[in-house]
Amino acid sequence: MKIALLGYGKMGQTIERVAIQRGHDVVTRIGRNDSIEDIQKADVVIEFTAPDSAVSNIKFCADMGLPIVCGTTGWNEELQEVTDYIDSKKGTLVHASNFSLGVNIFFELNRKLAAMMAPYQEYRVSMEEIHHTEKKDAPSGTAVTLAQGIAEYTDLNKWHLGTDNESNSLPIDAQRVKDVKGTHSVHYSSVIDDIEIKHTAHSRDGFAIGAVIAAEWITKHKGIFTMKDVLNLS
Ligand SMILES: NC(=O)C1=CN([C@@H]2O[C@H](COP(=O)(O)OP(=O)(O)OC[C@H]3O[C@@H](n4cnc5c(N)ncnc54)[C@H](OP(=O)(O)O)[C@@H]3O)[C@@H](O)[C@H]2O)C=CC1
Ligand SMILES: O=C(O)C1=N[C@H](C(=O)O)C[C@H](O)C1
Repeated sequence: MKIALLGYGKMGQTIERVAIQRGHDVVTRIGRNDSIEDIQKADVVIEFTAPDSAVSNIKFCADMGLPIVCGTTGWNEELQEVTDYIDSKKGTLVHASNFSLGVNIFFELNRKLAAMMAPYQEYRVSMEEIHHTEKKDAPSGTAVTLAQGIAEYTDLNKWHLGTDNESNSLPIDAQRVKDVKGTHSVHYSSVIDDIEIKHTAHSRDGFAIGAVIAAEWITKHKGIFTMKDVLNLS
């Protein structure tokens, strides 16, 4: 498969290594100052850039008729606009706040735990995410997806940054610490005890392997998907 890397930073470079290991050709690597036109050499585009670039990049790929895997976070508010655009172009997109198998299992665990905890009002739920200091968005996209999972089973229909409790809002403590690849934990706390689930990424390889698997999968599908569809998780 011929892959175009849109964004050649920490993730783009990790994806290149993984893609080559899986027998693919990386035909172009596009940075912020490079011409995007070069993506037309590819069968599929993998986009990991920055929150302010993702939407226009996705639209450009849809205009070119190229399937795109997008891992960039921080553009949730534009998801509906992007969905409408891709639909109108009959385009193909896989987007996910986190492409690792471990986190996608963690997403399911989080939803199941939220369902189990829902009747027990004595527990307060909160979240913590820790990432490297270069990260541009807060909270992380993964934390937002976890918050959406909890919102399905509770009246916590929004989130806020910090540790203070606010009504109908989930506190997310976003910490930035040098070199941390991505740690997420969900805590349920009562006077009697605490319950915690946690995922710790040891490297970026899990995100990159997931993105390449999504690129392989997307060439055989048409429409808009998330990693849950790719992994066929229930
Ligand atoms: N979904 C997932 O599984 C994961 C998602 N991410 C997300 O992916 C994104 C990228 O992460 P990461 O690789 O660590 O970040 P980096 O900053 O290391 O790399 C991003 C690269 O994209 C470049 N870039 C920015 N805008 C454009 C553009 N318009 N066209 C081409 N290149 C551009 C940047 O250039 P410059 O430096 O010049 O700005 C930079 O080199 C983030 O949003 C992050 O949250 C990260 C890991 C996993
Ligand atoms: O910026 C990162 O590094 C990461 N971003 C994603 C997010 O915002 O959730 C995924 C992962 O945690 C690493």
